[in-house]
Amino acid sequence: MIDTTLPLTDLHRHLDGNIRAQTILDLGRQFNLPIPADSLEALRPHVQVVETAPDLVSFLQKLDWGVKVLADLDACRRVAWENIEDAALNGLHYVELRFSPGYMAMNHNLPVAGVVEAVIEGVRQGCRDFGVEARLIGIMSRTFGEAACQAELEALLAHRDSITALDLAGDELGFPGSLFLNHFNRARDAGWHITVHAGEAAGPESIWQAIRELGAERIGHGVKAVEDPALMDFLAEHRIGIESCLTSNIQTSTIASMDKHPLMTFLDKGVLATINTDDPAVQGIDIIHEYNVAAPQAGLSAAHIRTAQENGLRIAFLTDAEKQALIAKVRAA
Ligand SMILES: O=c1[nH]cnc2c1ncn2[C@@H]1O[C@H](CO)[C@@H](O)[C@H]1O
Ligand SMILES: [Zn+2]
Repeated sequence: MIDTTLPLTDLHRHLDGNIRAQTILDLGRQFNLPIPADSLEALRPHVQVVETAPDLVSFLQKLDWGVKVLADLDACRRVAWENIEDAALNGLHYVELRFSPGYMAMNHNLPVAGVVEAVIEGVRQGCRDFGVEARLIGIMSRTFGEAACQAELEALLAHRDSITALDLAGDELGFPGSLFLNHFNRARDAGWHITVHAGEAAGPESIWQAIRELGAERIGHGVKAVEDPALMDFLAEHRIGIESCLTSNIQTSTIASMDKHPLMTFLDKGVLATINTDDPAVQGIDIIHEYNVAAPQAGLSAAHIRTAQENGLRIAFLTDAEKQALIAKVRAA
């Protein structure tokens, strides 16, 4: 039920949560690393969620093998380029790819700013090769604390013109947004957009904090907003976008079953909510599955799904002129 006459977007997609199992095998062999299996079949349960994780932090461990094989900057460039190929294969016209350069760098002590540069180059080359439009969102992985996030921020700022926005991801319960006020002040000074993972593991207060103290214009997940009517009104009135990731929310045990997902409620209340993947390779899904299977399971009608698709362009970190150009490009294709 994707409308092929409209731009198809994915605004919440972790580049480092979307490293192909085949690439993990290839890089493991290339660098002679002790990966846990030597066939795709046997590797899959190590790198992909095969059953619901008990909580967010357990889910996130599944991303670790993908970054353990990033032993040099070429490997980073490769996975960035493959992310654009994957987007093209899924019919995506526009993707905002987010990545945590410190998380990608940490296993092999890569230079963090070098990782940022390699990702920029891989994405740029991919966009040329596959005709996809992309923007990059820098992530600070809160799980590793304020100092590590500071190092990620510096590395991203070294390439500020190629980065569109800043995000905070990882362990929301253990590392609340209040630890990162200075980081986000600097990001806003750099002229970046702001999106924050909030209301996924923690409650609505985490979403209020992201908006009021970190300057979030969009919220990643935001599932718990539905518990706070005043927040729902605020999101709608101030056009704060919600980046919903349906299957992810099941796999992290954020929601108990798809029919309990709040996306339909967001849309009914006029909140600019969208359909996105999160970590497609780790989750074993793609954007087509989220639109065609997960969204109907979450109770969305064809009209809801269309609105969510339109919202993707509405809340994209693009100028109005860039949005118009994207619409025109899709119409002409
Ligand atoms: O669903 C999610 N919620 C919170 N953090 C996430 C999610 N998926 C990935 N990451 C985090 O993002 C960084 C890599 O881009 C890592 O910190 C990873 O743990
Ligand atoms: Zn995410």
